[in-house]
Amino acid sequence: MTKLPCFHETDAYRSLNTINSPEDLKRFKPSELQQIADECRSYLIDVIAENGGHFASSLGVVELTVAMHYVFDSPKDKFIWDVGHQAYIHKILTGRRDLMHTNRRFNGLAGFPKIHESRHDAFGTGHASTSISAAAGMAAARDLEGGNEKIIAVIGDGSMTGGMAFEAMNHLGDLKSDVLVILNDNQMAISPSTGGLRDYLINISLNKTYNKLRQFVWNSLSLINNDVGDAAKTAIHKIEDGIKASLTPGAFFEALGFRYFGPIDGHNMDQLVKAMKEMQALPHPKLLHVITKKGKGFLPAEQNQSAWHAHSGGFDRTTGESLKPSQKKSPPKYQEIFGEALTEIATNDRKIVGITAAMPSGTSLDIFQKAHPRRFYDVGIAEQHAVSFAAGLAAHGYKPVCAIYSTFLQRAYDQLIHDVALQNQHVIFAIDRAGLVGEDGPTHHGSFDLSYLHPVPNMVIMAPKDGQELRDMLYTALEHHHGPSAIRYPRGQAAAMELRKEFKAIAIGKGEIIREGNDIAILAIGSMVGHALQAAEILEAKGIDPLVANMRFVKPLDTQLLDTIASSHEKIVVIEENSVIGGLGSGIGDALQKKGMKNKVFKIGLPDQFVTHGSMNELYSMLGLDRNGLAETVIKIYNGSSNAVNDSAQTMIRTERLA
Ligand SMILES: Cc1ncc(C[n+]2csc(CCOP(=O)(O)OP(=O)(O)O)c2C)c(N)n1
Ligand SMILES: CC(=O)[C@@H](O)[C@H](O)COP(=O)(O)O
Ligand SMILES: [Mg+2]
Repeated sequence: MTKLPCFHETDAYRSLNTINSPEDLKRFKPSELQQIADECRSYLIDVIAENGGHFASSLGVVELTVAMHYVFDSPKDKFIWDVGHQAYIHKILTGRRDLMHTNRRFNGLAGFPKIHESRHDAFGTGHASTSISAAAGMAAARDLEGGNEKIIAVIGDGSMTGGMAFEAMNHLGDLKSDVLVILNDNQMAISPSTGGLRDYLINISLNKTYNKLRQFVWNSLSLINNDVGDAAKTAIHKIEDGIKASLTPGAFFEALGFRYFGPIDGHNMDQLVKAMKEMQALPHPKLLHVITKKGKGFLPAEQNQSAWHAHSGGFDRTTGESLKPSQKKSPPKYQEIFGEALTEIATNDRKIVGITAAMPSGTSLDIFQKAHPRRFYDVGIAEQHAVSFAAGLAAHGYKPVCAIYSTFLQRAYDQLIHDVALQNQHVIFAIDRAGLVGEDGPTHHGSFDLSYLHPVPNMVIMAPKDGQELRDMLYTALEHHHGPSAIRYPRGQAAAMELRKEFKAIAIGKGEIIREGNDIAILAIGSMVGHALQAAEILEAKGIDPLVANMRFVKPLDTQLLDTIASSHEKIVVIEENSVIGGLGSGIGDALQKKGMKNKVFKIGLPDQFVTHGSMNELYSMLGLDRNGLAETVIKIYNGSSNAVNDSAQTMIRTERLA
């Protein structure tokens, strides 16, 4: 990656511009740290105002990050940032300041910590609730090796709602290893936090009696580290334990085997540095509860934390007002079409409920929430629970719709199989962000859902080619099918079209030919149907006459349509925005083989590699999934000049482009 000159070499960053590593930061006096934090915050605002990216969460951890890098010793000490969307200040302080304007761009910095990007990124993240498990693993390895590095996981209150966080704390209680968990409590996930944990943490912060006693114990503990003898230490610990046992709201964490400290003000540098120094000396699992404000220091973000969770950039750094020319009305997003269709269908069917795992706005399930609040559930960042919860509702006669991003549904695979499919429950999976997602990159691309759903018995798997089909598929899944089904659709806008008000059922397992042609057959699904049609125009101009089919279903596969096409077209090209392994192409190959058909099947899709981040256009073009790339590949196949006689060779074509 080319290092570009700093585009913020102004006097406003006179301290920050001298910091190219945590060692540089350590040269400052404690009294100067707030100045550094202020510069970091200002720099972050500049970067996001220009380039966009995750925003409010990093603003909230500016002081915390500066204090961590001041007290601890990265990269020897390991920082694990849960989700990692709040790690921008960490990147700024660890030698990547001048590259921040490339953040999330093709060939630029990744939007999340990335193990191969910097030795300061101890662990890659993107999905929530993994940090404490990773910290526990690192601590176990360190203990086996007899090392002494410190391991610190920073986890938000939203990510703390994920079951994995509790599994890890429970285990750490057993391991008794030296791990510091910093719980960054801002009472927000992307939307306001939900659930009992939220109330519990609020109660801790509000408990004045506890706070007074805590101060007493805190002072006593400071004494311990200084000049009191062992007997006094034990006595004070006993007093502290006694008080905590009867009064401490943090008793929940203590019961899991953690020492609980806090809550402290996460914007007070002195308190943070003091607390972290004290934590450094404690050799067991401990949790430091830090209260912060999401969006801190940028008023529009403080006032509308959800909206400023992430921003596409192009706003005034003081007012937050958009500097982009106002756009003419754009076509609706798939998400909005989904949210509205579900709301409409549910108006006439009181058995329909909507479930999200902390993504009400991203999935547009908030449209349903407004219309049917009693039938809306935000379960927190808990996809596994969301799916089994849906199975429970279905077992009781309800029709739950789980709206979950493809990448996040990966972690609920067993629940989908064991609780839903095995029992043939009528649960609908609205699989959002299926296919590439652009700037979030490999942690968030929905590359695998067709492959991981395909082998699951009882599942109906479909993907709409446009907004109308999404509406009709949702209606079909809810009102004309009894059993589990999945509808996968991409991030962003659907093609502009007038949407029919009334719903029409689609025959389960039926595709359609949308362009007749004699020379070669292109079988596409979902987002790739439009691309295939565009490629067909190019092919036609070059004298090749392709048939294009919209397969609609991966399962059940339209074998009748396939037979018809296979009997008249020797070469069949399958295009899907999913891994080339295990999806529609595999299904078609298997079906033809089963019938003893000798057609040549060419699979085009996502390569057997993790796809990097960048704009959708850049990624499509890199992978040959845009109209030109597809046309080029089909021409090679048609002419027989491609080696692509099977999927692995086809994958090689993609691989060459990636390198
Ligand atoms: C498994 C998983 N589900 C959902 C998300 C989407 N997501 C990203 S950040 C976020 C909210 C995180 O809240 P919190 O940990 O409190 O951090 P904050 O944004 O408040 O700083 C969510 C739901 C995710 N990254 N991973
Ligand atoms: C960090 C995270 O997981 C989310 O903030 C994600 O980036 C949202 O993606 P969308 O913008 O596609 O909703
Ligand atoms: Mg939070």
